Amino acid sequence: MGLKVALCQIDIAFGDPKANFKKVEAFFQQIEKDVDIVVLPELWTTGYDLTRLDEIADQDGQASFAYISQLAKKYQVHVVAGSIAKRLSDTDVTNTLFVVNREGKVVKEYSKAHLFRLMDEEKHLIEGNDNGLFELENTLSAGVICYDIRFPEWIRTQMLADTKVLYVVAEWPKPRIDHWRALLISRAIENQCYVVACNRVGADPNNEFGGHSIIVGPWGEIIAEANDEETILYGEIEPDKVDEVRSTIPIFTDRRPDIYKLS
Ligand SMILES: O=C(O)CCC(=O)C(=O)O
Repeated sequence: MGLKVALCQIDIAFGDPKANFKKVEAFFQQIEKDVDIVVLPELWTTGYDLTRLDEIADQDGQASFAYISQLAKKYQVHVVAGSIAKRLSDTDVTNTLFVVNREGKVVKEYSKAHLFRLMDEEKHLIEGNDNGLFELENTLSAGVICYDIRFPEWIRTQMLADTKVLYVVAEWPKPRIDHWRALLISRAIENQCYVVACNRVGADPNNEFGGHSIIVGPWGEIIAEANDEETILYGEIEPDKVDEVRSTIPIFTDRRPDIYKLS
């Protein structure tokens, strides 16, 4: 059975959660009726306004979780709800992806494991230490955030569990959009999995973001790709195809982890 995904490639108002909540609801209203899973980009409530996290980070994710939960129920979709700045304590904030099912229940949280120094993340955020595995519609999936895709060992670790889909949420800058595409296609080919990757568009005071949200199949084929404007990108994923590709070229059987170390 196929799953229809809808990626909301939005512009994000800098440091303005209220405006961004409104924008996301407007996108939900336009989503085609037969969609199973909606995907949002990284830090979609605040953007990269990291110096104002004291004011705008979401305490325990409460406001964002409640908001997406009611949208998931209203529109009867699962939501890979991008990531938010989640306040854990006076000092600690994480960049946290969360997943909400059709019943409105938060079924997964994953905090970005690799913080991106080029955008000062390590000065304002703390990193997560847990994997991004979750199950939706009987399909084992993993969620990671932006810079995480430059760490193939982190993705492979999660794919070893017979994981079929990799969701990536991002605010990936335009000047390196060729890296974004190449890394995502590589992660799909080397792990023989679907890659469903949602980026933002527009600009903030420091960066221009490149869009090109993309859905890649387990053979490395591009199923759908956006340009650099706001849009909803649709595509169909067929988890059974992953098994077909994995049995044609059985890389998970042929791996030699016993020699993957320098003595
Ligand atoms: O790795 C890159 O070039 C971009 C990463 C990034 O923008 C992020 O993690 O927010």
